This record gives sequence, structure tokens and C-alpha cells, in this order.
Amino acid sequence: MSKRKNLGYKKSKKKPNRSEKTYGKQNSSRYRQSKGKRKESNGPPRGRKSVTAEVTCSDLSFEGKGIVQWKGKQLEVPLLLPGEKAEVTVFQKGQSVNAELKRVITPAKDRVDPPCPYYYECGGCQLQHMSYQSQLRFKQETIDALMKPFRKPEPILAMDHPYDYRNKSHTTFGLDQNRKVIGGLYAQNTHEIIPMDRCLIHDPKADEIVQSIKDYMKNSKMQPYNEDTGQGFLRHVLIKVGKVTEEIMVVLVAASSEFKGKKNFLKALRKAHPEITTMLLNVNKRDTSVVLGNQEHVLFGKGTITDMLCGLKFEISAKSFYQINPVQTEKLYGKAIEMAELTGKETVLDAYCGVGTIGLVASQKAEKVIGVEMNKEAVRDAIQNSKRNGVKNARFYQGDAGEFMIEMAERGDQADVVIMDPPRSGSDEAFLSSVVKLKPKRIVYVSCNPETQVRDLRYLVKNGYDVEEIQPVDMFPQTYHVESVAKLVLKV
Ligand SMILES: C[S@@+](CC[C@H](N)C(=O)[O-])C[C@H]1O[C@@H](n2cnc3c(N)ncnc32)[C@H](O)[C@@H]1O
Repeated sequence: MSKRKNLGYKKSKKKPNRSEKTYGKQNSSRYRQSKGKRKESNGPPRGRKSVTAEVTCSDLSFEGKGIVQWKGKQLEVPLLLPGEKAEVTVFQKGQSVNAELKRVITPAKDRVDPPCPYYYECGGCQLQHMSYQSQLRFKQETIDALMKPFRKPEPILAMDHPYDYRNKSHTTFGLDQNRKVIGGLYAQNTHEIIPMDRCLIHDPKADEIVQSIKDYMKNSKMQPYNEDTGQGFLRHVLIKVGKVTEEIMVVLVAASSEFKGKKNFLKALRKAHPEITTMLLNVNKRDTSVVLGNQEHVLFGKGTITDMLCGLKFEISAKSFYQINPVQTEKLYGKAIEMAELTGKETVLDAYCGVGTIGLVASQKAEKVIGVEMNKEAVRDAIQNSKRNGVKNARFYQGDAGEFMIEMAERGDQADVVIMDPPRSGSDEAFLSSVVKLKPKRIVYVSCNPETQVRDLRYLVKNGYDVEEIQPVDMFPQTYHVESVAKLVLKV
């Protein structure tokens, strides 16, 4: 701990190290994709007064930011750890006060040098400056505090190797000031591309493929798209990797369906990466931060990949949701199925079912599974997945889970167990009020956002359920996000 020289903040007047260079406003390596659309820069906001202050961090916020007091105000300082004394720059404009870390005076023993050279610029990870053990402790404390009204959560399920886990990556392309092709991630809340060769939480193979695409573009007429001028072709590259099957899908997201030089590009990329099993062209002409457009053309292969989870094979298309950390997903699903206490006689509702993963795993131990999901591609994949796995007792429906539940409740349908896995925004009253009408014996609530999960648990507890178990899972190491699965039982 004492040797924390290159922490990424200015210690002295000596030349800043690599991390320091990218810290604060010195983001010279970034390329602003669209000046007009820039929302926020990492540097001092223009027109704001700034002062330097010495502060001591007392705690961490849910997002892993250091909490400090300054002139009677509570501020959240990214990258600061509890117990640390530090110099921060405080920016003030009207009532709004923000702070940035300038220099750590007394580093905490949990502080480590972030292994990623882009960490201070990128924002995709928020906890790389903490040892993995302290990340886990932080997540445990977060979930313990949130779940206090219900019960004490179990110890978090950690990852043995908390890197390289993402089976899905997307890279944005652009040109730098010297008109050199660059590809990387957007800096948080901006349209500024941080050129990068490797993201430590991506699957390494995905980054190698992106590198080959960059190299190809440097020597060809294929141009990245420019949001300001509307010129150019390639906007993003989305890659999905089947971690078990090793199948790889590459999706080129382009501004036009006219793919000049397609033959040469495909030939070169397939030669360099014979492991790519399918490739698609997705056309996104919209002026939007949503990556994928509506038009999709398969360039070769079947247009989907398959992967294995919990012994079953799943088909995944470009647009469907599939858990991004398969190692931890097996632990999560294992726990969810255990909480469902299936005996083979139950009707299970898999709500927000995605490509049917949880429901199909549950179908092996239940009489019947009904899945509902909004995304039509995911439902199509779920139906394919049940066929592919020879599952005869599962049905999947497309629609809003809330509306589906209202109809189920009105028809007087039965469900013994409801497994629900809504998006970050959580569920809604339409869904929850119908669930309580159906009175399933058990509800298993899987969530990637414990804050909305708490809100929904409160509703269920008020309406006849007890929280019997809560299991946090570290699905997203290096970030502040934490997954949680809760078991609720109907009060007798
Ligand atoms: C967190 S994912 C879970 C998917 C799946 N259970 C899994 O583990 O892969 C949430 C899913 O809910 C779907 N979704 C979002 N809003 C929905 C709604 N109102 N009704 C039904 N499905 C919805 C999304 O398309 C997504 O597939």
C-alpha cells in the first residue's frame, strides 16, 4: 500500500505517469465523435468556479464514489476510498456542486493500481482502484444496507477470475485529428471515443477481432461514420461470443446498407479470424445513441450463435438479451432454481424471460413453464431454444409482462412459482398487482438493480409475501453493479 506512486492523480510537478495523463481534463487522446452532442466532459465544466479543498472520505455511495463533507454539503467524489484524506477540485455553479479527485494524501490499504491503462478516462468500470476483495466487501455492504428492511443477505458469490468475462462487446469507430481510424469506447456520458486496443473485462478474442477490423480500415477505403457530417460507413462493431461453444457473431453497425468493398472485407476478416461463425450488417441511419438499427442483413453464417448454460444450448441473436457473464450466470440460475423448490408438479411463470434461459432450465424440474418477454427476436430465440433442447413443457409469448399477468389474473390462471427478471428499471404495478392476485407459493426475483428490487420487494411484502432468502452475485466485477436474487414465499 505504501508504494502507491502512480495512482492517477497529480502528486508533484514531475511529468505525470500514463494514468495521470488521462485523469481530469487532460484527455488529449479522446476523439469527440460529435461536438454538437457532447453532454459532459470529464474536465472542469466550463463557466464554473473551481476551488481546491482538502477532504476526508467517510463512506462510499451506491455507485462506489467517495462521500465527503465540504462546507456543510455532502459531495460524491469518484475514485476516492473511505478513510482517505485527499485534495479535490470542487466546481460550483449556482446550487450545483461537483468534485473531482486531484491528489490522494493518505491512500487506503484497499487501494490498488488499476490494471487498465484507460481506467481514469473510460468510466465503464468504476472500481478498478479497489482490490477485488474490497470490491466484494463494498457490494456486500451495499446490498446488506439496501435489504435491511427484509433480512440479511447471504455472502456474495464472487468470481475466481474477475476479468475477460463479458461475452458481448461493442466498439465505436471514428477518425482522430490526424484522420487515423480509431475504435474504442465512449467516455462516460459523452460522445468522445477513447481509442483502445484492449478492455480488460471484454472477451480477449472479441478485442482481437476489433483490432483486425481497425487494421483493415487503415488500409482500405472503408471509413468510420462521422455524426457531424453524416459521411462514412461504420458506426460500431458488436461482438457476441459463445464462451462454451466458442461460436462468434460479429455485427457491423453501419450508416448505410450499401456496403462497398464487402467481398474484400469479408474475405480478409474471415481469413484472419476463421473462428467467426456468423456476421451481420445492421443498418442504423438514425441520429441516436442506440447502437442497433432495425435493418439487419446476414453476411454469412446463420445470423445467430449458440451457447451452453446449465447444460442447455441457447440460440442468441444480435438484439436479444443474454446474460453477459456466463460463469456467474450459472451460479445465479443455480440459486434461482434452488429457491424455486421445484418438484416436477409446478406451473412456473418465467417473466421477462429473454431467450428463455431460466425458464428452460426450470422446465427440467417443473410440470409446465410459461415465458413472457417483450422483445420479439428474443421470443423467437426462446421458442427455437426449447425445440433445440427437446423441451416439450415450455411455451413462450411475446408481450408486456404486466399486461400478460393482468390477462392471466383475469382468466383465473394458476402459477405455483413466478420467476421474474426485469430490466434495471424493475417491474411495475400492473405486473406486481396481478402477481399478488395469482398468489404463487413462491416468487424468485432476479435483479441487476437492487434499488428497484427493494422497491418491488416492499410492494410484495405489503401484499402477502415474506422475503426468505437474498443472494447477491458478482456478475459485473470492476463495476459497482451487483446482481441479486431474492426468494419470497406466500404467507400462510
Ligand atoms: C434482465 S433481462 C432478463 C432476461 C432473462 N431472464 C435472462 O436471464 O437472460 C430483462 C428482459 O426483460 C425484457 N423486458 C423489458 N421490459 C419488459 C416488459 N415490460 N415486459 C416483458 N419483457 C420485458 C427485456 O427485453 C429483457 O429480455
